[in-house]
Order: sequence, then structure tokens, then C-alpha cells
Amino acid sequence: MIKTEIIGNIGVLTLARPWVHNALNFQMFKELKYYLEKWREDQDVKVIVLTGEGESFCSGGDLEEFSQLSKEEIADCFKQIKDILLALHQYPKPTVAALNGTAVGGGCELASACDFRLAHPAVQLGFVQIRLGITTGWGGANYLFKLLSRQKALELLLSGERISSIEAYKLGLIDKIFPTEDFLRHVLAWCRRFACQPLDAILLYKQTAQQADDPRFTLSQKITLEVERCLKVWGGQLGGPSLSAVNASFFTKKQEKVVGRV
Ligand SMILES: CC[C@H](C(=O)O)C(=O)SCCNC(=O)CCNC(=O)[C@H](O)C(C)(C)COP(=O)(O)OP(=O)(O)OC[C@H]1O[C@@H](n2cnc3c(N)ncnc32)[C@H](O)[C@@H]1OP(=O)(O)O
Repeated sequence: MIKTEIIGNIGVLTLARPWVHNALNFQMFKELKYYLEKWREDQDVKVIVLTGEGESFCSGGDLEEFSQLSKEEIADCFKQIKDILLALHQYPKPTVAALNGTAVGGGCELASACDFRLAHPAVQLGFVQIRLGITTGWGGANYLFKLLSRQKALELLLSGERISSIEAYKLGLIDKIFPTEDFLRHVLAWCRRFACQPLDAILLYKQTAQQADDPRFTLSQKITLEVERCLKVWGGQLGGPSLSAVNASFFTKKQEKVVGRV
């Protein structure tokens, strides 16, 4: 129910239950967890893309399946799902929700847990939970409050209204709008700008990003750690290019330019 593919260092996870608009059942969460863990250490995967098959990105939790669970089972299920979304939010590699179509309910929670959200003009988004008499059950409101101002996030959550991707872009919820035609091709080209970079540097920037909003560190401590990270890659401690290799590459390029000028 989750299809996977690695395309040029980009791991693509496709929610594949299009007959129910990719409603997430428990089996899909298990698969999502499995692949996120598998790709965490995979040197070939530098960026993760989450997308959906068919006309929707995701219609949220599978209401059919969830309605058959007892209150205790639902509590256990939601606990496991919120842990998976948190792991996605804290993932060491960049994560991208490629909204190929409608995202509602838990579908918006899933997208909000990612680093980036890309969409096309026909996409609709809605934190519709309140219209079912419930609230976000997987941590999605907290991710939304990190992305939008308090009042804009509250407006979306309290109204349960669906908005277009263009409106969501204006709010800052969507980072980029691509044409509907060949949407995934545009997404992959956008992601390739990150995926072509050295993995060590990608991982270190993600660490710096995670730390940026961690209140346990002062700004001065965060900056010290940022500089230490740079020195690690500079010295080649992570298996990246060493100081001399960085210099060599710089001077080789410089020399090539000079030769080219003659
Ligand atoms: C569970 C908690 C969780 C959380 O956030 O914590 C949530 O996600 S709550 C929110 C749950 N999601 C919804 O309320 C969305 C429900 N679906 C829709 O609004 C629409 O289906 C939509 C907009 C996605 C597509 O509308 P459209 O008219 O194009 O299609 P249909 O409504 O006819 O749907 C076709 C088919 O899919 C089944 N379906 C859709 N969504 C779900 C779902 N979330 N769970 C289970 N099944 C779903 C729908 O019942 C139809 O089935 P069929 O047997 O063909 O009648």
C-alpha cells in the first residue's frame, strides 16, 4: 500500500490506496515506519518525498478501519502514529510532501510534519477534523503552529475549511506551486537541487535546523555547535573531503579558469 522508488538519491514514498483517496490505515503506517527507518542510514537516499497515487494526496485516517477499533485500540493506534509523524518531523534528511491532490484531515497533519510542502494549483487542503467533532490526533496542530502564525493556524483548525493551494501558498503553508502537468517531474527536479549535495553537509544542516528552535540551547551555544559541525566536514572527519581536498578542488577550478582564459 506504500510504493517506493529511489530516483537519483531521492527516496519516493507513494501512498497507494487511490480508491479511498489514500486514506491511511494502520498497515500503511507500519510500512511508512519501516521505510523511514530503512532509508535513515541509506547513503543512496538523501531526500525523502511523500506523495499519493491518483487524484488525492491523502484523505486522512481510514475512518472505516478506525471506526471498528475500541477506544483503547484507537488510543494505542494514535500513539504509534504520532510517534511516526514525530520521527518524520525530526528526520535527519530533508522531507518533502508532494501534494499531488487533495489533502484533508490526517493528510494535512502528515504534510505539516515534513520540512517542505509542494503542490499544484488544483490542490485543496483542509484540517477538517473539527467538522467530525474531533481534533487533530497525530500532532498536526503543533506542526501547523510552527509553520503559521497562531491566528492563521487557529483559523484553519477552528473553521475546518478547505483552502486552495494558492491560498495556502500565500499563508506560507505551501512552499512552491508547480504546474499540474508532470507535477512529480517538477518536484523531483526541485529536490535534486538538494539531492546533488554531499550527504554529510545535508545531515549537518538538518541538525542545525532541528536545534534552531530548541529552547535548551542559547543562541551562542547553537552557533558554537554550528561552527563545530562545519569544522567536522572541513577536516574530513565524516568521510567528506578533507581541508586539503576542499582547497585542491578550489584551486583546480581556479587554474582551469585561468587556462580557459588563455
Ligand atoms: C482519523 C483521525 C484523523 C486525524 O487527523 O487525527 C483524521 O484524519 S480525521 C479526517 C478524516 N478524513 C475525512 O474526513 C475526509 C473524508 N473524505 C472526504 O472528505 C472525501 O472523500 C474526499 C474529499 C477525500 C474526496 O471526495 P470525493 O467526492 O472525490 O470522493 P468520495 O467521498 O466519494 O470518496 C470515494 C471513496 O473513498 C472513501 N474515503 C474517502 N476518505 C476516506 C477516509 N478518510 N477513510 C475511509 N474511506 C474514505 C469514501 O468513503 C468512498 O468510498 P466508497 O466505498 O466508494 O463510497
